[in-house]
Amino acid sequence: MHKDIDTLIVTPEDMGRIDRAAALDLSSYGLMERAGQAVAAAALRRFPGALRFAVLCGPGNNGGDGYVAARALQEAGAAVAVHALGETAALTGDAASAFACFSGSVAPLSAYVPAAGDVVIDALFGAGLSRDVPQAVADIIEAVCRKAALPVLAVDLPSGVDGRTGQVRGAAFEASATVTFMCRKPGHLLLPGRSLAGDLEVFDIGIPARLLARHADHMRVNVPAIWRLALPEQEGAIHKYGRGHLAVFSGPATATGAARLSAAAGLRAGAGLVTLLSPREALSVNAAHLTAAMLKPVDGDDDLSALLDDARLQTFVLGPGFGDGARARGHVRLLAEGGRRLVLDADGISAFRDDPAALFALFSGESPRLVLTPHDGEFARLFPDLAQDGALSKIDRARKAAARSNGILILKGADTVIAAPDGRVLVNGNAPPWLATAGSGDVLAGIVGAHLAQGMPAFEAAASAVWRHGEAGRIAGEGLTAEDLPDAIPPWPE
Ligand SMILES: NC(=O)C1=CN([C@@H]2O[C@H](COP(=O)(O)OP(=O)(O)OC[C@H]3O[C@@H](n4cnc5c(N)ncnc54)[C@H](OP(=O)(O)O)[C@@H]3O)[C@@H](O)[C@H]2O)[C@@H](O)CC1
Ligand SMILES: Nc1ncnc2c1ncn2[C@@H]1O[C@H](COP(=O)(O)OP(=O)(O)O)[C@@H](O)[C@H]1O
Ligand SMILES: [K+]
Repeated sequence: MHKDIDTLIVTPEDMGRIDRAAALDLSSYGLMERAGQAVAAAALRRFPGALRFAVLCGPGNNGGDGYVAARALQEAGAAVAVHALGETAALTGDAASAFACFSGSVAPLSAYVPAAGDVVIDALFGAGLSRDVPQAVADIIEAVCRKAALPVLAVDLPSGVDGRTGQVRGAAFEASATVTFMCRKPGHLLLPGRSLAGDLEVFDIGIPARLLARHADHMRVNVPAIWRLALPEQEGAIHKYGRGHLAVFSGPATATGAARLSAAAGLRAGAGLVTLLSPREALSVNAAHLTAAMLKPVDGDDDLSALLDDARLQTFVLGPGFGDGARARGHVRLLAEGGRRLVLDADGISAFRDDPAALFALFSGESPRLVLTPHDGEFARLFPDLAQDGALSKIDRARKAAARSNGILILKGADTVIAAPDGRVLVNGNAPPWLATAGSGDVLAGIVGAHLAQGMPAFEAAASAVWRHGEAGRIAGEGLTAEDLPDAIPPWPE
C-alpha cells in the first residue's frame, strides 16, 4: 500500500501510543498548545459572527486543548465563557498546565446556559472517552443541540462519539465541524460518528510521520492512490480476451434484472467480454434485453462443469437475483474446486447461512479469490457472532470476517468497509446517499467482477470498485436508478 500519512486512520489507542512515543522527542505540552491554537483558529475562521465562544472543558487532555483554545480566543479579542466538568484542581499533566496558562474565570459545566449567538467549543471528551457520558453531559448536549440548536465545533471528536467505533456512548454532540489532529480516527468515518462530526479538519500538530507510520495499524481511507499501481494495463492493441471475461449467473425468468445490471456494469467497468449464464427457461427474457453481453444456458452443475473446461472463464458473479440456495451452493463448490475467482453477493451469500464454514473451507489456504459483498443483514447470516458483538466496530467486524473466510469483505452501507485477510482495511467515503436504491448493489458486484477479470488482485479490485461505484453515484446524481449507474461509471482516475 502507499505510504502517505494523510490517508491513515488511527485508533484512539494507537494515537495514545503515538503520543507517548512523540513525547520522548518533543514537548507533549507543545503538541497540546498547537492543537488548542488550531481549534481557536478554526473557530474564528468558521464563526466570524459569534457573539461568544462557550468553551466546555473536560477532565482530561481534550479539556486541556479547550483551555489553550479559550486563551487564544481571548487573546484574539473574542468573548469567551469557560465551563469545566469536574474539579479543575483535579487536572493533571499538560491539561493542568493549559489550565494554569488560562487567566480568565472558569465556571462549572452545570452553570452553562446556552444563549443565542453562542458558538460551543466542545472539549469535554476526545480519544479518552471510556464509558457512557454522565447524565450532566447528556443534559448539556440536549440543551445545546436540541433546545438551543447552537453551532458546535468539536475538539478531536464530538463528545460522546467513541473514536474507535463511531458509536454514540449515551449521548453525543452533533457538531458543525470537528478539528482533529494528525490523522482521522475510525469514529470520524464510521456512522453515526461521521455525520455527527460535521466538516472534518485534520490539523498537523507536528508529530513526525515516521511515528505515525510505525504505530498505526493497516487502516486507510479508500482513495485511488492506494490501488492505482494495481490498475489493469490499458494497451492500445489489447485483445478483448486480454481484458478479461466475466460470467454472471442469472436468476429464474421472474428475477433476471439483477444479473443484467451486474453484467452491464461489468462491461462498462472494463471487462472485455461478459457472458450471462442463464437457466434455459429464462433465456428468452434475457435475450430480449441483452445486446453487448453474451448468453449461455446453464441449468445445473453438469452444464457448469462443461463450461469450466474453457480456461478463459476465470471470473464469476453469483448472487444477484439468483434465488435457489441449493443450486448456488453446488455452483460455488464447482467454481472453488476449479480455482476460479468469485464475487458472491446477495442470494449467493444467503445460500450459506446454515453452514458458513463450508463456504470458507472451499476458499481457504491460498491468496484470496473470493469477494463477499454483504450488507449488514447478509453479513449477519454468515457471521452471526461478529454481527452480535457490540464491542466490535464495523472495521473490526469486516476484518475478522475477512480473516475467517479468507476472502475480501466489502461490508456495504453509507460507510462501506473493505477488508483483506491479511488485516488491510479501507473505509470508503465517496458514496452519496442516493446510492441506496434497489439494484445498486448488483451494479457494485458487476464492477468488482470486471476488475477481477482484468487481473487485479482481489483487495485492490474490490476497493477500486467501491470507489468507482461511489463516483458513478455522484455523476448520475440525485434521483438516479440503478439502471443509470453503469453508464455513469467513470474512467480510471488519472
Ligand atoms: N493525540 C494527539 O495527537 C493529541 C491529543 N490531544 C488531546 O488529548 C485528547 C485525549 O486526552 P485524554 O487521553 O486525556 O482523553 P480525554 O478524551 O480528555 O478524556 C479522558 C478523561 O475523561 C475521563 N472520562 C472518560 N470517559 C468519561 C465518561 N464517560 N464520563 C466521565 N469521565 C470520563 C477520564 O477519566 P477516567 O476514565 O480516567 O476515569 C479522563 O479524565 C485528545 O482527544 C486530544 O483532544 C492533544 O492535546 C495533544 C496531541
Ligand atoms: N446511505 C448510503 N449512502 C451511500 N451509499 C449507500 C447508502 N446506503 C447504501 N449504500 C450503498 O448502496 C449499495 C446498496 O447495495 P445493496 O444493499 O446490496 O442493495 P440492493 O440489493 O438493492 O442492490 C451498496 O453499495 C451500499 O454501500
Ligand atoms: K470533544
